[in-house]
Amino acid sequence: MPDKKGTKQDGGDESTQSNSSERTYCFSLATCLEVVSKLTHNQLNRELMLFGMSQENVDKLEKPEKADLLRVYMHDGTSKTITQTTDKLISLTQMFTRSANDTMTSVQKSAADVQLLLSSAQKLEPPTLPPPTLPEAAEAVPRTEDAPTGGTIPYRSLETNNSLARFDFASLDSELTFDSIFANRKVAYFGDVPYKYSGGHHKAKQFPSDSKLAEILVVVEDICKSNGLNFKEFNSCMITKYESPDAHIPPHSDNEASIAAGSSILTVSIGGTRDVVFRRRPPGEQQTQTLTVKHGDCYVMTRSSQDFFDHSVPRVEPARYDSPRISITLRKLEKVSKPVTSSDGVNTKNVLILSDSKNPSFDCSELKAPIAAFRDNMFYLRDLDKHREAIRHSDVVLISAGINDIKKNRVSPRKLHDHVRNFVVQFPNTQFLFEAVSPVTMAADPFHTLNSAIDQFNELMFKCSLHHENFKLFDNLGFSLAHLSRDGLHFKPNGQRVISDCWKHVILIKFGFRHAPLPIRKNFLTLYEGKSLSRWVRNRDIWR
Ligand SMILES: O=C(O)CCC(=O)C(=O)O
Ligand SMILES: [Fe+2]
Repeated sequence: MPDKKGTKQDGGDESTQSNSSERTYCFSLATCLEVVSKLTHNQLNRELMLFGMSQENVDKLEKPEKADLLRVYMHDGTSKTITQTTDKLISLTQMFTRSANDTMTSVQKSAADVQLLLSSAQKLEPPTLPPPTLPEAAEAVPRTEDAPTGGTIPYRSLETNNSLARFDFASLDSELTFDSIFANRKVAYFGDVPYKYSGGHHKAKQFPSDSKLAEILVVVEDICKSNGLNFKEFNSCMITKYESPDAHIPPHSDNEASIAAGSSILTVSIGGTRDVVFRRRPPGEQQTQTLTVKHGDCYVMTRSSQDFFDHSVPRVEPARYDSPRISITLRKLEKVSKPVTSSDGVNTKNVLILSDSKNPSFDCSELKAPIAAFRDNMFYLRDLDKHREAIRHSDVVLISAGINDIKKNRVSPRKLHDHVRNFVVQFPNTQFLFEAVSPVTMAADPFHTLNSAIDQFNELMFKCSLHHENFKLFDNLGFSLAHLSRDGLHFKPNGQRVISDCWKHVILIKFGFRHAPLPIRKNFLTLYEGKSLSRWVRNRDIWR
């Protein structure tokens, strides 16, 4: 029978263990209840007293009542046992839940630690490589006899055995369609991947298989073999046509991130003779080297040499010019077209300078990474359309033109303004820096007709700068210095230098490398005296 402590073990019949004070009955409850009904009066009394009833009270009860009471006690004892067991189970469950929760928390913490480790591993700088040194370039491009002292030559002329001589400019030219992207040269592009560079962008385009171009490349493949070059690596072909003495490509480096590291850049020359000028960066006159390329010549540069040298095909004096030339340049481009970046991986800011003949010698390479500047001729503002593609791919477009539209074409200031504003609206992501048209001297404009049109135009452009965040007007202060000009319209070389410096200055301001207001003459501000100007000046940052 269960005792007061409710200890209970199922066991065999009648095997009763008894002690004086504490007895443990190894029977099930059902057996116990059955036994109770068979107990004698005295046995019931004893049992009841064991459950704490006094002799006196036990005596008062009849036998059936005693048996019932005993049953109640026994039930009570059993439920107590059940409650205790349940409590124990609950507390065990709670304990397990707690420890499961603890385990879960520590698992989560470990997972977070692993995440942290992974992400910090990703953020870890790659091991710093020693900066590239010129001897590295020397290794890629072997020295030649005529290398200047202490320098290397960034190109190699290939032995062609005259194998390209049988091709001619005219038949190649006649089968090509050029995208007129640049005013100073014409360009066509074929390749598996698009090619983007400072100032230009070409979509991938299938190479014409049955063509003169394809025939030329069959010969170039042989030339590559005999010169130890891997022709198969080339997957892009850029064709450039220089059809006048004025046609040229300004100094630049083929250093776009999309050109595969360690690859070669091969150029074939068909047609007229031209000079290719290589220059050590930073530019220094004594370090330029000229390669004269004739019909059928081939030269190769390495991608790595582009970090140390730039190259250009300058204009030629008409007297030295023989005939038009086409160059075919083969490159290995990465399949994934990356944004244009400078060699140190910083995203390049592309600047396009569109200017009339004021400053043909502007040296774009004086603007250093992350700025990549490119200048193109734009004699008339009406020709903005021709530069649409280049504008689209530029972060900043500096425009220095307008005088020829006003002076030569007599375009009305309003019309000209509307034309420029159209572009500003069409390319909201491009920042335009517009150089105010400079007034000409009294000698050049005795009746003040030209200057009054110029004033009207500048005034409209200034208003435009107040309305369009991506358009800013600046004044090239060099224009007001009469001694820098030949005739009140054209500049002497030192005048061109002053103008170039101002262009650089405003570009550096634009990218936040110089902290200064954009130069602008006072009378623009006085045009808007009073409330309206102060409101504009307050609400809009007209200076930057
Ligand atoms: O015409 C050439 O020889 C040079 C062309 C070039 O430099 C270029 O396309 O990047
Ligand atoms: Fe180039």
